[in-house]
Amino acid sequence: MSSPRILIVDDEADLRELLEITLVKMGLDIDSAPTLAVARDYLAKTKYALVLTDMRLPDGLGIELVHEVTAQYKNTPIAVITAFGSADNAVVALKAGAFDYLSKPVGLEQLRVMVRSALRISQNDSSDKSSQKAIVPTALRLMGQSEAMQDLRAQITRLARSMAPVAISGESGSGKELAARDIHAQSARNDKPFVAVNCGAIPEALMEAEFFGYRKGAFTGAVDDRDGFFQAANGGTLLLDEVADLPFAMQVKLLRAIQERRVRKVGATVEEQVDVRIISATHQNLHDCVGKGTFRQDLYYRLNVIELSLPPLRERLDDIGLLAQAILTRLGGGQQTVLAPAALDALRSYSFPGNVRELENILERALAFANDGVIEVTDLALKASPSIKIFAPSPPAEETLMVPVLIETEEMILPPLADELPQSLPDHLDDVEREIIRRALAKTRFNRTQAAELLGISFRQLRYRMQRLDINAPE
Ligand SMILES: Nc1ncnc2c1ncn2[C@@H]1O[C@H](COP(=O)(O)OP(=O)(O)OP(=O)(O)O)[C@@H](O)[C@H]1O
Repeated sequence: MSSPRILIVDDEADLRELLEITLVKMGLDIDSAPTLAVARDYLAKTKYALVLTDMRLPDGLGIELVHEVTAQYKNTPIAVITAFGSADNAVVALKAGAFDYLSKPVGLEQLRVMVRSALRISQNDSSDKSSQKAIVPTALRLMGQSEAMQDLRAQITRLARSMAPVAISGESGSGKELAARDIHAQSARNDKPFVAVNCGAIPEALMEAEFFGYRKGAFTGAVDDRDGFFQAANGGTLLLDEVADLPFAMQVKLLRAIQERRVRKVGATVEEQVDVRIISATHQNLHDCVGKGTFRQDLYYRLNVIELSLPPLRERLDDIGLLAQAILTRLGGGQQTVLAPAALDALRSYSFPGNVRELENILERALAFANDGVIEVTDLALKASPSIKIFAPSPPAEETLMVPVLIETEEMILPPLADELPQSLPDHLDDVEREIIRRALAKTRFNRTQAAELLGISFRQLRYRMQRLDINAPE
């Protein structure tokens, strides 16, 4: 079998030679072209596993070649070499479809890492399609047959091939993290780690150590060398979730790490190279954050190379049946519970402020109340929402309902369980929950991470509940 063939397009003979020697040592076959015209001739005759082009060439710009290769030779990854300090060029090339870039002076290790990723992409593409390349477990796939979801999945499959940073936006619970996992699972990096970091949940003082790691003795408590998120995700993908919550000082450090692809552990003198694909996610409008001055423009520009927007569930109500069934199968543990037709209608008329996560929570609760494997409208305990239709309530159950007791401590005076029953159990439970969360937040001076710990729930669960119960941070 012949070796993969790579096309190098560069007019600087020295650099071309350096690249050629390095790649030949990796066992690859090389063609080199000093101009765009020669490169076009080669491309017309040969199938390449990678094209690597300089940005400035005697007869035009490398970006032209990026456009041509991505349009005409869809399965050939193309990477660009940018001049020192011209980060903007790299972003332009990535936006145009380049799968990755190298900056001058070209680091040979970086070159090798990039070429290996490109070869994995080509191999994925040329391996037997029927043997399902990159089998992605369904739990990692965004479900839904709506047009929006089909488009989104197609977009994910396309962008999984590149190294370009992706910025995912969408309301809380709409599937941003799942989308990021899907990108990773379909990429050539899927045998390396996917690391998700909730940027809002790390205390500011620990951030640098958490992201970049630390050396033994760097600070009190640093008893051993430790890797950070970047090292943990090396070769794979790092998801910066709730990226808008990053403190300003950390934004600068992160920008540097992303640009240089190097990090320095706290207390270390040398930097180490990292090969990490960055995906960011936020439910806030990052562009507005830049306008307000809370998010750095340069970092925004760097992260926002490819945008992926997740539609809220209420804009794709057609997907609810499928999603609900899949969630019920997952939660049912072998026992399939189904939705009564009226219950499905009720869900389709609900506005889902908490999106798919809220649907999961509603169904989890409903499963506990369902009889004979069927969930009725009342089991869903949907909150009234502007778009909800009125349904006839089912007849009251004979048995006494067991009300879950949430938390009791000595100092808490929860709404008393009066003799008379609440008019609406869900509203009553919401009031109790709201009150408890408010107290936990007051106790921790609105530190959500600590409040979540106090309540024995995750940060994400707390944030979701706060949103659902309309609890906002004090101004
Ligand atoms: N299209 C979908 N198909 C199947 N499950 C989904 C879909 N979208 C979201 N989910 C599920 O909903 C839950 C919330 O999704 P996820 O954590 O990805 O949302 P998010 O947008 O990252 O939320 P947050 O902003 O709160 O971090 C997860 O359990 C996820 O598996």
